[in-house]
Parts: sequence; C-alpha cells; structure tokens
Amino acid sequence: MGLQIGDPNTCIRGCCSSKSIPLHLPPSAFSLLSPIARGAESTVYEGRLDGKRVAVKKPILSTSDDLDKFHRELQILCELDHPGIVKLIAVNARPPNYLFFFEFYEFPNLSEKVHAEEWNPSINQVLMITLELAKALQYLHNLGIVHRDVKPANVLLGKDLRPYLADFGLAVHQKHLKGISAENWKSSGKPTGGFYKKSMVGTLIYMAPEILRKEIHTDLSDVYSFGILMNELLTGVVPYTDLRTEAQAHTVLEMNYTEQLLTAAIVSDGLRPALPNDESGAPSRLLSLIRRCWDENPKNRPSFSDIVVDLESIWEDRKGLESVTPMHPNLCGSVVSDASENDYAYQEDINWSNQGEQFSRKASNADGCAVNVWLDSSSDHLAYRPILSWGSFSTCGRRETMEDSHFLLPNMCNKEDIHAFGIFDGHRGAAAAEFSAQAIPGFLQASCSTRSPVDALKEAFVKTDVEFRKELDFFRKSKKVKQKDWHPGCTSAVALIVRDRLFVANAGDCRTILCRAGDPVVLSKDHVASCVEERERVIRAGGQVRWQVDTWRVGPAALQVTRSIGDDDLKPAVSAEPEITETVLTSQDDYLVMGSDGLWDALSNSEVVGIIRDTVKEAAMCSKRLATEAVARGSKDNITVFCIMEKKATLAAAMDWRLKIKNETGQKFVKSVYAKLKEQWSACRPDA
Ligand SMILES: Nc1ncnc2c1ncn2[C@@H]1O[C@H](COP(=O)(O)OP(=O)(O)OP(=O)(O)O)[C@@H](O)[C@H]1O
Ligand SMILES: [Mn+2]
Ligand SMILES: [Mn+2]
Repeated sequence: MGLQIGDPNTCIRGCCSSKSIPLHLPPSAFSLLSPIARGAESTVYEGRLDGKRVAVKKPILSTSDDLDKFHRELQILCELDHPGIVKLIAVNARPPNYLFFFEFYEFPNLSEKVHAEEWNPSINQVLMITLELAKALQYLHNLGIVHRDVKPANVLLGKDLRPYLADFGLAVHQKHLKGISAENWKSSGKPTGGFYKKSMVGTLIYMAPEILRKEIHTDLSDVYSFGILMNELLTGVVPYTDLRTEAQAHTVLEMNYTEQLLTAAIVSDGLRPALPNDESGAPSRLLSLIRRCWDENPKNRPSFSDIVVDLESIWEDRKGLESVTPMHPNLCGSVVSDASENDYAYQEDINWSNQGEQFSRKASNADGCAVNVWLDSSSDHLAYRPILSWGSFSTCGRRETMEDSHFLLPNMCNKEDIHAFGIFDGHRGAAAAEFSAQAIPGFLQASCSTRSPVDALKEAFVKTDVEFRKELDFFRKSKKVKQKDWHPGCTSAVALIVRDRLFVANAGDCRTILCRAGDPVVLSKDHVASCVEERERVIRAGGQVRWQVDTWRVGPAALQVTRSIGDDDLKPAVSAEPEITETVLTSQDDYLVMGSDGLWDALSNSEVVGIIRDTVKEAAMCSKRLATEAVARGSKDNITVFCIMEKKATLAAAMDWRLKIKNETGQKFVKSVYAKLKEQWSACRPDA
C-alpha cells in the first residue's frame, strides 16, 4: 500500500514539515498494541503501521508547554537522518492523537542490556558501540543540536548490537539555549527521563557539574554524559555504586539526602565514577579519553570530532587483538550477593501505621473526652461559629514512592465545633510520616480534657518524636531493622480548630495559609536551613549547617528542613518542637489551605488563592485542582493538600457561579456541586 505523504505535509500548527516523513495518517493506517515502556514523558507501544511492526511513542500532553515540546521534538526529528540515530518513519501531528512512529528495535536498550541482562561487552564491543554513538553525536552537534539526555537508557540496540541514539525529548538547537537563564531553567526542561521513572538514577548521574549548578547545557555537557556512559559500559557498574544492577542503584540513591550529597560531591569535590581496574585490560588511552570527557572544566573536554578520531585510532591499535576478555572479573559471585543482602533493608517489614496507632491507644484514657476543657474555656456562646466543610487530595506526583501521610479528624471527640487536620511529609522513607499520622490524632484526643490546645499540640509533636525514635531504636536492637544508619523523618503541620479559634502547629516545611477577605495570610513559618533564625537555632543546638550545592543544609545528612519528627541522627538540633500560631476566626475568613512542600514548591500563596478563586468552591475539588496544578507546573515531589472551607464563602461562590454560567452543562454541573455542598453542610451541622 505504502504511506501517502499529504500536501501540505505539515503539523497542525504548520511549524514542522518534512519531505520524506508523513506527518499525518489516516486512523486506519496504524494500530497500537501493548505498551513496551512507560517513561516520564511518554508511553512507548509496539504497534503496526502499514502492516509493519513499529514502536509508537505517545507523549503525555497535559499542558500547552507539553504541546510546544512535542512540536520542538518533531522539528528536530524531521531534520535528522543518520545511521546511528533512531529512524522516524511517520508521525501523527494532529489532535487528538499525537504519535511518533519509529523503526522497531528488538533488543533491550543499552542500560537494560548491561544491567538487567548483565551483559559483559568485550573491549572491542565497547569501542564499536561508543564509536558509532560518537559519530551520531558528532552529526547532531554539527547541526547545532544538543541532546541533553545522553545515557544508556536512551541508546537502543539493533540485531547486530549496533547502537541507535534515541529520545530527543530534551534536544534543542543550541542557538535557542542562549536565552535560557537559571531562572527559567526549571521550566525549560531539565532532563526528566530517568529523573522520575528511576528517581534520580537515570539522569542525575549523567549530568555535568555545570548542569548541576544550573548553568546552560552546551555540546560539551553531552560530552560529559558520554564519558560517564563509556565508563559504565566498560565497568558494567551503575555510576557511583559498586553494584551491578540498576534496581540496587535506585535504592542507594533514592533517599533525598544522598542525592544532595552526591550532587555536592560531583560539583565541589570532583567526584566521578570508579574507572575499571587494571585487570580489566582496558587500554589506557581509552581511560584517559574518559577522564578528559568528564573533566570539570568544559573547555578541557574533547569535541565529538576529537572523540571519533581518538576512538578510531584506539580501535586501529587493537586490530587483531582477541576480544573475549570478560570485562568485570571482580564483580561476579559473592561480592554482588553480599552487597545486596547487607545494604538493602530500608523498607523493613514493620507496619509503622500500626505502631503509631498502638502508641496513640496507650496514650488515651477511656473517658478522656467526656470533659472538654477546650470548649468550656471558650464559654462565650456568642462567639463566631464557623461552619466548615473539608476535603483533601494527595498524590505521589512524579515520584515513584509516596512518603506523605495525613489524618482528618473532624468533629473530634464527638464535638461538632472541634476539628483537627494533619499533614506529614516523610523523608528518608515513609516510616516517620506513617507513624505520626496515627500517633498525633490519638494523642490529641487523649489530652483534650487535661491540657490547653497549645500544650496538647506541643506535647503531641514532641512525644510522638520521642516514641518514634524509641521504636526505631528498639527494632534496630532486635535486628528487625537491619539498616543501622537509617534515620527516617517527617515534617508535620496540624491545624486544630476549636469553635472560632484556630491553632496551627508546624515543624518543618509544610505550610498553612488562611484566606482572609480574599488575601492569603500565612499561619506557619517554613523551618528550613535557608531561614536565618532557624539556621542560628540549629547551630546553637549543636548542629552543623553548611552551604551545599544550592542551599543551606543541616548535618551530614544534608537535610534542608530544620525541624522534624524522627531524623534521630540530627537530634536535638533538628527539633520536633512545633511553632504554634493562634488565630481568632471571623466572618472575613473564607478558607484554610494546608499543603506539603510539593504544593508550595510550584505555587505561591497568592497563586493558590487565585486558583481557588477560579474553582467551584468544593473542598475536595479545590484540593485536587491545586495538586494537579502544582504537578503541571513542575513540582516533582509528593503532594498532599487540604482545603477547609467556611459555608458562607462556598455558598456565596456557588451562587455566583450559578449566575455566571449560562450554558446548560455548566448549570447542571454547578447545580450538582451546590447540592453536594448542601449535603455536606447539613451533615456537619444539622442545625445550621
Ligand atoms: N523504536 C523503539 N523500538 C523499541 N523500543 C523502543 C523504541 N523507542 C523507545 N523504546 C523503548 O521505550 C523506552 C523509552 O523511550 P524514550 O526514551 O524515547 O521515551 P521517554 O518517555 O523520553 O523516556 P524517558 O523517561 O527516558 O525520558 C526506551 O528506553 C526503549 O526501551
Ligand atoms: Mn528516555
Ligand atoms: Mn525523555
């Protein structure tokens, strides 16, 4: 049949065109079969096109930035024609299905080949693969294009083990990079690939020091990544680990502070992966080439033209030499299994939620709630009584694991005017967050008859911290936790509402804001080492604070937060004691937003208020909208959001929407939300 090239053969915007590659296809021309790989930015399927087996890359297009990116990737792919670069066969560059069709490459990608199949290439095979790749990159650079994501996972293999450079999702013309400054670096597409999929492993380890310092990516930054790749192929070792398989590297690097330390070491201390040892038989000229490629100073790195010349001459030297020497004699057998047994026991089988619950049960006395000093003390029955609805949303976001936890405790102790809400953002594992989300509400309920709200909150944080660390220690001694230097922690924010009084207790970098008369009022301080007061407090308490890479960090663990539950290697400097604000609520107050730092990384206080202004004021919907928006704006963390809304505010807004929205579907939608809101209100206070 053959594929028809349309006239005009352009994308829907008209910015991409090609003489040889059809840019739109009739739906009958192709079909998608099963997915082969799910990346951060796309899903790759096996498919059929015009009767031929193909790989179909379907980019995730959720924002208009993503669409721009699609067109940029397409423009570049249309320009390329080289035997060392994956072959684009056709494209569907029109809505609703934006699809790239590539030649299908049977073999696993180079990363899987080395780490999953544990393939030991011979020196000659290493030379062949790196030479072909270098030629492809030389071609690319001659066109003025930088790839920006050179790594083994982006190298596909043909039947004869020929390498094909793939994934132009981050490639750009160098001339366009000139305008990118550190400010918009974030949105200009930092290497994402493995970033999310395999945490930082896929990419951080290939990033040149200048990129880690957030400077502009040049062709010489590709050379750096290529140097790391060459060494990885030679040693069979995932960079910066002494291990062979990627799954293990993932564990080594998955904890935030290790990433930070690694970044610091690469940037400031010139740390690089270990070169192969003497027994490997790697030619010394090859090792010296690798060293030059990953030189700290980009100016000392060779260009790909130099690299091609070098590799060809090393290849010439070796002509006639046998190529059967196994590459990693020292990495077989017991070394591997020992390491994997000893080092990977982070996620122990302990159920930390259960542990927290047990603790909270121990703390509570059965009739504790009968008398309630909190309500009695505010005996002013004329006081303002807000009527609240609440909703939450929490997402793993672009991370692989979820370390946030939370609790919602409305009508606490069966009192309709007392509500408590808490967010816990775990780091170095989820254990502390899971424990605290159970322990703290239990503790609060147990203390409402005996302590003031402020004392109860303070004690809840401090006691939960002590108890958590005790448990961890206990498990460590009983050998249930094998990892001696595992120090999980979490930041936490708890809002306690007692009639018209709002108490916000905060330790760490979760944040709570109140929308008062349309403007955000911040009710908590971010406890991070970049805050001078906190830094000084940590130092006074005997902790160490150092500037590392891009910000101030505490202790050898390089923690950015200065208060937390857990983190027992940093106690007492990283304290669990919360700062507590007390606010008297008035009819001016519309809603409260609480969020883990994943929300606030991407949205400012006033942006949050702005987004809620444009959202139907249903608490769960607003929470979801905020989290989704934060992900779309590049937050790469777990995100938990609570919205706690006052009836009048939501009512007024819903009315407003009903008046504004004229079309039928819109009316229907707002009506259903209105009904839902009414139901919530009557559930939370039948008399109101
Ligand atoms: N033409 C192809 N033939 C066979 N497999 C392919 C092909 N293209 C891609 N793949 C598989 O899909 C994976 C992801 O492809 P690619 O890197 O292009 O997508 P991505 O979404 O940009 O991924 P990443 O998360 O690494 O950025 C590859 O590592 C490879 O395993
Ligand atoms: Mn990729
Ligand atoms: Mn990619």
